[in-house]
Amino acid sequence: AQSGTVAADPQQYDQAYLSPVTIGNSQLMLDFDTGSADLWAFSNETPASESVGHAKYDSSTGTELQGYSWSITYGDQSGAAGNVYADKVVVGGVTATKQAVEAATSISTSFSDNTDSDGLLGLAFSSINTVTPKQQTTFFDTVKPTLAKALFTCDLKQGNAGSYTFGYIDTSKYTGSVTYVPVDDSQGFWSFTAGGYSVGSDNATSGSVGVSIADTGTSLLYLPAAVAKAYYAKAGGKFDNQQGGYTLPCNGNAPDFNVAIGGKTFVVPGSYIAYAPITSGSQTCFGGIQANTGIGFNIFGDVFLKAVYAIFDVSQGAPRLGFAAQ
Ligand SMILES: O[C@H]1CN[C@@H](c2nc(-c3ccc(C(F)(F)F)cc3)no2)C1
Repeated sequence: AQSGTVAADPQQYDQAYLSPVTIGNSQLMLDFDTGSADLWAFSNETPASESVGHAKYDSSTGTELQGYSWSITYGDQSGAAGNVYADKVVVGGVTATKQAVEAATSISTSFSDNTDSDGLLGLAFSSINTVTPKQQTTFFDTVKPTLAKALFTCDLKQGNAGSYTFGYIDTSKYTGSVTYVPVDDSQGFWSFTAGGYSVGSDNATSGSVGVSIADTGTSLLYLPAAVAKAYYAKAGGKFDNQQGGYTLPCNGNAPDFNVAIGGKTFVVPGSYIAYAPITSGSQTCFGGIQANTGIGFNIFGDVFLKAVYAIFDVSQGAPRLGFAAQ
């Protein structure tokens, strides 16, 4: 049975995390994204003008799936589209001999400009893979039957290399016990329900955060508008229309954000919520917590995930998420 581990290297401000992946004879840095289900890459089929500074998948090692195509748009309206090949994909020593690899023939400027990332490796449920006419499986679903345990884990860090594992849990990566919660995969996401919250040293957890997805491909923590408002009232932040979100002082006094999941309280340090200066050198920071307005559910992105050890587990039949303090 297979198992393995791969580094997750942060971009500036932990905006995204990138991991080395071998596809055919090409090595690329991909953004592992538990909020989508396509494995796509810059390729020899991507216009040269759109792929400056990127490693590219050389599709000559693959077997083209004739007549297949894909097209994806992300939450921030970035996106890509192209053709499909079956090829060997290796992640941290775990091998998928025939993985659907989606070669980009067109890519939005925000991906072209982000030269740290050579594409995405989707880890959501394969039910939302965009390949047509025959939907394809994610890397995890492809290798799942061969894994020692049908699970993968995510250990992101603030400003330091973290890791993903496939097929095993690294018990040295967390403290205390793991709290498991059920996952509703009906929309293709790792969706769970979060409970009460509190700000700073208040222990009076109040309200209920509600339906949330665990999304490694989103940088920030998107919460109900009332929760975001309550946080920034305590943090001395304000909603800044020009910035398009809440901002707060970078001064290191931001309170922690505490949230109950499965009856256990997890703490997001205030230092993670003073996310990044709005412009270089500014004393005002863009907030790591923002309102989920227009999304319809909460997104527990990297600001939350780097505070915990997360286990994406389908080994029990029904999918579940495990969280532990780190
Ligand atoms: O769709 C949801 C699934 N997870 C979220 C996600 N968003 C991206 C993304 C990565 C990189 C870029 C860019 F390089 F800056 F363009 C843009 C979006 N990857 O996963 C949103």
